[in-house]
Formats: sequence, structure tokens, C-alpha cells
Amino acid sequence: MTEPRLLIVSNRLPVTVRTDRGELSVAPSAGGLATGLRGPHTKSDGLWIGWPGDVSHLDDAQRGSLDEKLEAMRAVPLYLEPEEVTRYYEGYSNGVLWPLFHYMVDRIPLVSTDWEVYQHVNQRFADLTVARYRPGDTIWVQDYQLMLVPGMIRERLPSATIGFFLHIPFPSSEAFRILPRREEILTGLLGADLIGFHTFSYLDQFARSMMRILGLDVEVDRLRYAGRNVRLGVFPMGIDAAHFSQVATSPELATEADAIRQRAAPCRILLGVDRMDYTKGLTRRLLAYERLLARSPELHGKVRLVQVAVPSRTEVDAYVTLKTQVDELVGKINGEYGTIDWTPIHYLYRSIPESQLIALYRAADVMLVTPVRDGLNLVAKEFIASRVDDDGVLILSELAGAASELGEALRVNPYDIDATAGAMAQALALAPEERRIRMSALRRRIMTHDVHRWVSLFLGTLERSATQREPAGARESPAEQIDAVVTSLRAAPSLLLLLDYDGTLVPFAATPPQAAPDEALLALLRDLARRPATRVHVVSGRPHQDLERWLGALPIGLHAEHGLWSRLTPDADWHRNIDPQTQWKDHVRPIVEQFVSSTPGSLIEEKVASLAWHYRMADPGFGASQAKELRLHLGALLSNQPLEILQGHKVVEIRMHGVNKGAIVPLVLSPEPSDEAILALGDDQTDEDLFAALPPSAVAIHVGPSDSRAPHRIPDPAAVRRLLQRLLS
Ligand SMILES: Nc1ncnc2c1ncn2[C@@H]1O[C@H](COP(=O)(O)OP(=O)(O)O[C@H]2O[C@H](CO)[C@@H](O)[C@H](O)[C@H]2O)[C@@H](O)[C@H]1O
Ligand SMILES: O=P(O)(O)OC[C@H](O)CO
Repeated sequence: MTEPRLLIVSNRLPVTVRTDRGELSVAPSAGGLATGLRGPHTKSDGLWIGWPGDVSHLDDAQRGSLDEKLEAMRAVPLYLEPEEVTRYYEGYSNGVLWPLFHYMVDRIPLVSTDWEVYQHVNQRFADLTVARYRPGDTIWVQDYQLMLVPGMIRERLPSATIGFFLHIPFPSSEAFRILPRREEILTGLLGADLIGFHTFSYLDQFARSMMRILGLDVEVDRLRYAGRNVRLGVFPMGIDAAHFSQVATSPELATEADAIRQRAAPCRILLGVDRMDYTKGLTRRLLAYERLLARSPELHGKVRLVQVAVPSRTEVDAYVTLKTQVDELVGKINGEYGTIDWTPIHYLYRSIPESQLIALYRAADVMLVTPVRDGLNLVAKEFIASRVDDDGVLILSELAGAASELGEALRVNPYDIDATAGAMAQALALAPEERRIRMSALRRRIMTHDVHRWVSLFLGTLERSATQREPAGARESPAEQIDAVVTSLRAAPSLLLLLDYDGTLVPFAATPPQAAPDEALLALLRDLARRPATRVHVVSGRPHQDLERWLGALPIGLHAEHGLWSRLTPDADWHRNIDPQTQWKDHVRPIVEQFVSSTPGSLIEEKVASLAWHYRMADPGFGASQAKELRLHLGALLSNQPLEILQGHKVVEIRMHGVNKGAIVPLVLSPEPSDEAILALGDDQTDEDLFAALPPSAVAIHVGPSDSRAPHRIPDPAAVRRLLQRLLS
């Protein structure tokens, strides 16, 4: 039997490709993701699919050699064309999604035409994954560059196990909604069985977007979409802490760290290590350092900021501008405060080897991690893991995802330059014992919550989510079952059809009056009524005036307000089946009206025996919570009254007991024993009363995904119409 494998799909392969005097070398990169996944990826005989970076300078022979070397590392390259690099990587991923997800809306270009290329490259990643997939494999897609990939793979592999992890923040729904292709992005992600985030706040924002943009209800950490369960989870990424600790403990590294300190003496070292990215807060950090120097002359000649910035996305305009700003600020501060003997800022614009990085972490007195927005931030964790001496102070932005885990750091609002300068002063003045207490608490967490734990938590949850997944379409009856129902109904000597209206014959509309029947529906009902030995009844919760206006001309029976009113034949008058009490409405109406005023977009609908509060057009989250509030409020108020409160699709309805759709069954069934077949179709809770009142021989079919007593299930009004059409042929 073949082993289940892990297929990782990320924009970039975790490899570094170098050519030295024509000689090509490929080395695994040291990044956290690469290290963390090395185990599961290689042990499971897995594959890592991604872009090996710009290899346009390689000739054909070198390209062939690269392919071979990558294959040996179980890496599958997806080469991007220059135009794809410009438009998918730089244009859409890093020109639109990156700034938007980090709340930098003003950095998004006024017009972006790169969506099609983003879509196209995501399709290429999905196609390559499907081509390399073997049944039983686990697919794990990474990050914002590939948000359409889960959905694209799901289309081709309906039963594959697919996970997705977002490494950057998920923004508030107010920011996310400005994205023109927001629906496609969300539905793309919903192709996964499990979607992971660094913090609960990102998960919560994602759930709100689901609700507000797609109208999907999220139950804390799960939702249903297209007949599947999708799990959401919080998995703050860890680092290979044991590795950092081990390197930091080595005697050579201790010597290197000492040498750095001695070279800086008598200065104490503040350290910054970042990709050169506008989200990392470099300019504000420099301004805060300048403020510290301005207000603490006693620190002149006694402190040094070492800022290491690795070049990143250097073809994107915003990054070019940032580099200029940082260069200028460093020059200005050094020019203003520096002396012959003292340079306030040592600035390196390059990537440095890991051992040097760890030596710097060990040598620093204060680590500055002050992004203006960051998904998590691994640098903060690398610093902690390297501090085997339990010393050093971490200043951490509260806008980095890592802040939710690292409570013992000195937390700052990076936009508050004064407070950040204050935190620098505080960190420098912190007593050794307090530094030790804080750092050892941080270390305990970082050493145990490492990247290996992160990987196994994510993959374990993914495996459980996928085993609990119902196969696609499981909530719908198999086609053969529906075929058998149609065959038996067609063969019956006579037929009675009991049809709900909203959500069954027509899809839901924004307001009740907008759900008027279309020509095709009118023709279908007319044809059914003309079918030999067939009786058609529409059983609705709507007022009888609506049904009369829309369906009155048809040769069918009509039942309004959940069975309060009936018009059994076209030439009969509307008849009230129960004499309703209506005094209660005078108490309830003002309460519902209060909810209309306090919930923009909601409205009240008054019927003879009921009042309905509709909130389909209200903000979905607020609407749902107001509906709960209204139900609780009325439940307490009306507990002794012969009334019931029903929750329907975006509607709360208050009506008299005993007025329900089941009440029409005795009116329409033949009093004599009969071999007439009965088919009832309905989508919500009120139709359950009808199903319950039917004789056992009747066929009940539920429409949609919610629970029902009906033994059969079809997805939506379009499927209802197709089924009814088949009774005609
Ligand atoms: N000059 C230099 N030389 C060598 N190495 C350097 C360097 N400067 C930085 N690095 C390394 O680059 C990595 C940067 O990781 P971060 O988490 O800080 O941010 P990044 O934005 O790349 O990652 C994205 O993914 C990670 C992981 O999910 C999230 O933490 C983050 O919020 C998200 O934006 C660290 O491993 C660091 O050591
Ligand atoms: O250099 P990039 O654009 O691949 O960015 C890598 C970062 O870690 C973003 O997740």
C-alpha cells in the first residue's frame, strides 16, 4: 500500500538557487516554514510545489540541472513567466492583497488589471498539484498568493483533504469588502477543509466577512459550504526553537556575541531585524529612536541601534520609496547626532547568515520588533529562542500577531512615537532580575510551542476535519432516489402537489414584495394543474393578498398565512380557517417596531394572525444578534399567551398557536380512502408542520441544507422546478 503523502503548495519553494562561476547550487532555505515542514514533507515521501524564484539568467543546461537537483529534494518547480512575476507576484499579491490585508489601503493602485493573471497563476498551481496528487494525499496550501487554489483543486478533486494557512493578518470585513473580487477570494478559500490563522482575531474577522459578504453563518469555528463542513482554526506558528537555542549555546557563537558587544562598548545595543517592508514599521522605529536621543542626552555615545534590513520585493514601487525613506532617515539621524567616535545607527541593507543573526540576537540588549501590522513575526520568537542567557528585553508591537502570545514583552503601539521612545528608555533601564523573569517566561513558551508542534496541530486538526467531512452532496438525496420518487409519482393514478412558495418555488428576495413569480414559474404551475388527475396547492406563509395578486389567475388551490386562509379552487372566495385573536398584536407591534428602528435594513410585515420581523437586508451579524434579542425579549413577555415565536430564514415570526401549515391537510385531502399520491415540498421550519400532518404514504421533500423530518432532500428552487418539470414529461 502506498503511504499517504503531504503535498505542500506555496508561492515560493524553500530553496536558495545560486550560480557561482557557472556552477549551479541549490540549498534548502532556513525559513521557519521550511524547517517545520521538513519532517512531514520528507518522511511522508511528500512533495513541495512552488516557484524557485527568478531563474531567467539560467541557460537550458543549468535549467535541466536545477530540475534534477530540485527533484532530488522532492521540490516541484513552477516557473513563473516574467509577466506573471510582474502581475501575479508583484502586481496583485504584493501590490493589492499585501497592503489591503495589512490595512494600508492608500498603497493599493487606483486601477489594478492584474486579477486575471493572479487567477491564471493560481490555476497553474492547482493544475500542477492535481497532476502530482495521489488518492489519500494531504494537500496544504500556504498564504495569500494562493487563495484561489483550494477551490480550484476542490473542483477537480472533490474528496481530497485540503488545508490552507494564512500567514498574514485577515483584515476587518470593513477593509476586506473594498476588494472588487472579494467573493471569489472567499469562495476560493472555502475549497479547503481547514483554514488556519495565527490569531483568533484574524479568524473572527474572516468569519465576519463570510457572514457579511457571502451571507454564510459561522458557528464559532466551523461553517457549511456547498454541502461540506469547513473548519476554522487558530494556530500561531512556532519556530525551530531547539535549533536556535543550540546554535546560540555553542562556544563559537558566544565568542562572536561577546566580540559584537565589545566592538560596540560602551554602547548598549538596540537591534532591529526585518525584511525591508513598510509593514515592519522601520521609519516609525527610527523616529522613535531619534526621539529617545533628543530627550535623553545622557544616552549619547551610550546606545547604538543596529538595524539589519533584508531587501524585499525591490521591483514594487512602495518598497523602492520605503528604501529611500529609510536611507534618508538613517543619514539624517547619524548626521545630526553622530560624533567622530559614535555612530548612533549601524544600518545593514542585506541578508546575513544565520549564525551572524543569532550572534546579534545574543548580543543585543533590546530587540525592537515594532511592525505597524504583522501576521505574527518570527523575528521576535527567534530572538527569544536565542537568549539562552535569559537576558535581553523584547519590545513588541501590539499590532504583531505574536503579541497575543508574548505577554511578558514590553508592548508598544508603534504609531505612538513618544510611547515607543519611552519603551526604549524603559527597556534600557530594566533591572537584571526583571529582565530574567520576563525572558525566562517567554522562553518557556517559545521552546515548547515550536514549529513542529504547529505543524502537527494543524495537520492533526486537518485530518480530523477531513474524516468528519461528509462526502460532497451528502446532504442531498442521491439522484437515483429522486428518480425513483419521480417514477412512482408519474405512475400514480392521481396526484396532489402541496408546494411552499418562498425558498421552494422562488429563491429568497431582499424584501417580501420582490419575490413575484416569473413567467416560467407561472407556466409550470399552469401546466401541472392541467396535467390529468393532478391537483396543485400552494401553501405559503404570505398574506392572501400577495398570493391572490400573483397566483390568483391560476387553476390551483392557495393557502396563506400558514394555513389561516384558504382559497380551495379558483372560483371560490378566500376563507378564514380559524378565527384569530388579534389583540396581542397591539402589545407586540411596538416592540417589533423598536427593533425596526434600531436595526437599519429590517422591516415589519403585518398579517392577519401574525407579525413578522424581516432582517434579510440588515447587516448579517447585527441582524442575527438582534433576532436573538427579539426572540428572548418576546419569549419572556409572551410566555402565558397562546402565541409562538418562529425563527425562519432571516425572519422572526410571531403567530397564534394552532395556525400552521398542517391545518390545511384535512381541507385538501379526500375524505374517502384514496390512491391519490401526495408530494409536499418545503424549505423551512413552517413546512415541517405540513410534513408532520401528512399521511405516511405521502412523499415529503426538503429544499436546502437545514435539518428536516423529510426523507428526501434537494438543494434549491431550481432543483424543485426541474423535479416538477419531470412530472410533466
Ligand atoms: N537581514 C536578514 N538576514 C537574514 N534573515 C533575515 C533578515 N531579516 C529578516 N530575516 C528573516 O526573515 C524572516 C522574517 O519573518 P517574519 O515573520 O518576521 O516576516 P515575513 O513578513 O517575512 O513573514 C510572513 O510569514 C510569517 C510566518 O507565518 C509571519 O510571522 C509574518 O507575519 C508574515 O508576514 C525571519 O525568519 C528572519 O530571521
Ligand atoms: O519574499 P516574498 O515575497 O516571498 O515574501 C515572503 C514573506 O514571508 C511573505 O509571506
